[in-house]
Amino acid sequence: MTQYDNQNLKEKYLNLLAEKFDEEEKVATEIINLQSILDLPKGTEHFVSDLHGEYHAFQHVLRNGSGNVRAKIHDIFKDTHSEEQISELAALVYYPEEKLKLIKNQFETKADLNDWYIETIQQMIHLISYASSKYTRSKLRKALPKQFVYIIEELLYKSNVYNNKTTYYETIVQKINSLGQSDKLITGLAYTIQQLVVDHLHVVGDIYDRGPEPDKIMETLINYHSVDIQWGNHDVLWIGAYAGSKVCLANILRICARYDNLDIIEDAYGINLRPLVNLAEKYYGDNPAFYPKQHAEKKLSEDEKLQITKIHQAIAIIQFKLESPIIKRRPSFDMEERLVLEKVDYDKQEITVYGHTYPLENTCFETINRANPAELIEEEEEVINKLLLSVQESEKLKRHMNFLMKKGDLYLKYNGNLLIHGCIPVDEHGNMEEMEIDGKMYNGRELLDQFEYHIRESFSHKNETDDLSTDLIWYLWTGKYSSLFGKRAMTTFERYFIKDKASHKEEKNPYYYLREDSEMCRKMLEEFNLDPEQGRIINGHTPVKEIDGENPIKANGKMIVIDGGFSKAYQSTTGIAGYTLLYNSFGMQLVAHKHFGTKENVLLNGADELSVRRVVDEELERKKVRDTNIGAKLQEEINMLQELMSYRYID
Ligand SMILES: O=P(O)(O)OC[C@H]1O[C@](O)(COP(=O)(O)O)[C@@H](O)[C@@H]1O
Ligand SMILES: [Mn+2]
Repeated sequence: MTQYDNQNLKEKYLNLLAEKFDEEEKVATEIINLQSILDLPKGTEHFVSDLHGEYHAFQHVLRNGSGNVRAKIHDIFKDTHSEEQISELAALVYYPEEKLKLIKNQFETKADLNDWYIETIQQMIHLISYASSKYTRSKLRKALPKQFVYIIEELLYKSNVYNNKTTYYETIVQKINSLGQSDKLITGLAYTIQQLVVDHLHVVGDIYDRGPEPDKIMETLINYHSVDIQWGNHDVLWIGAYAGSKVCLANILRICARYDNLDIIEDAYGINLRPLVNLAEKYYGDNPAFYPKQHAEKKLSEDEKLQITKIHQAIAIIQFKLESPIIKRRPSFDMEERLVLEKVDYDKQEITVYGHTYPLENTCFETINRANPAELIEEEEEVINKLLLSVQESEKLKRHMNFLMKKGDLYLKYNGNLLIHGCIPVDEHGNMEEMEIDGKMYNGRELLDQFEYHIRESFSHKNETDDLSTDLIWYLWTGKYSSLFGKRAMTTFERYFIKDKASHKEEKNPYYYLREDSEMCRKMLEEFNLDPEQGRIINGHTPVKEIDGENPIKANGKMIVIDGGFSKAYQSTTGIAGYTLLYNSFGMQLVAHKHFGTKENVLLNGADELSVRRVVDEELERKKVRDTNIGAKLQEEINMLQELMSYRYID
């Protein structure tokens, strides 16, 4: 573009802007407004990861802002309230609908209840005013329940107009009460407080798989005021299934069968499993290697268990068959060792992998043609095609996957930090590992950008099922240089059929020990054009085994790993129930969560299931909006407005 074109474009833009800001005073007001926002303290960021379908535990962490709600209540009421009263108020803020019901049952007279309403609304208004002190009025207004904005603003800003606060409050609140609006108001105020306490949420991957309600987590995120997602390997598996990858689809179904979560497929997403069930019933029988994992709360009948066991086998075999042609058509994936069905000696019931021969047990090779093991029988072909059709036609899945694409990325640079679920593939010397894609070699950030490009490419061509982009999504789930998998190979076949645990081991990318080193972390931050002095890497994906003394804060704070195991299935290895991270204007704090019992326990006993906070770092100077990504955007707007001012209004 020539300089002249540039000038032309700019003038067009300024003319457009002038339509909105058609008076000098309007421009000035907006500049002053934006400028003052830059000087406010930065909003609180909340980081979570590896949610794995654990909707209730996630809800709790979200509603209590990883302890931030309680901390704010404590700040204000510590001198006037007992710990018990603080817990009561906290529970009301987290779960207003349920807690209101419980509280209302405790009162014997209407007058007492009335007093409680007045006092509680007053406390909540106080809390809102405290929690919103670092925001502009307009931002606060957006967070208020729409139907009560006027009333709440009266309570917030005009409370001492007559120098008689109590009376003024009382008059308004009495009126609300007599009009029967108190419950609605309290509920609205509670959600406002939740929203004010966390300005922005980052989900560092793995919303899906293992746990029972990923769809509800997605709904929560869709309705959340401000969120971004860094895709995890499990999320990408779901994206792949929806984008047309049959092997990704087989995997998600296999995992749902393994964790006894087929409800997600059938009930939550309305996908018809009947064809798969028929196939499973026809060819498979009982097999202990394929028993579903038992839920603590949900007991399966023997019949149900047997049926899931059969489905589990049917879909696992389809998965192994579907892997083979991809490995063959993509030599650059370098996965020949994973042509497992072709490495089986079907007479001897043995397999030779990575130079070792192992006996096989619990095999279920009923549909395998020894001459061509990867060939799908006609029924399998039909089943997987029907399933894909049904997946791509699910309205709800479509909504959820579109949202994942819209709000998600493979990695994110945010306020100087690098957020990434898995890893940056490196060799044992810390050099970025290279991979060939479409005839070109890529590594580091460029490799990740290529991966992301292909995910989006596949997603926008859902009818293509065997193209490079679609195959690459599966590669991201399981390939050696995948930034999401971070291991050399996935030993799913071995874990089903080989007893010797040595064959199950999945070797991790050297990234996972090199990330302990701060120099290495600096190098990786630089690879992403981030300031190595200021920046940190925030990782999910690998459960931190606090039980074995592992520290989630690594490399002098340059690396923070927040997968503590929301996933119930992994809590015995981690010893806790997940880490979350808070980053406010004063610095970063890591929060370790104890096992999330039940919502009832929180409601009745105020048990917060929270635990220690560890300060990762304290800012020497309080961070302001001007130091953030948003600040940079606002500064650009200010610059533009300033140009408009001289172009249009000042000679
Ligand atoms: O414990 P499961 O559910 O069988 O899953 C094991 C598989 O999950 C993985 O750990 C990937 O999932 P994560 O991203 O949760 O680690 C694979 O490496 C492994 O093969
Ligand atoms: Mn993961």
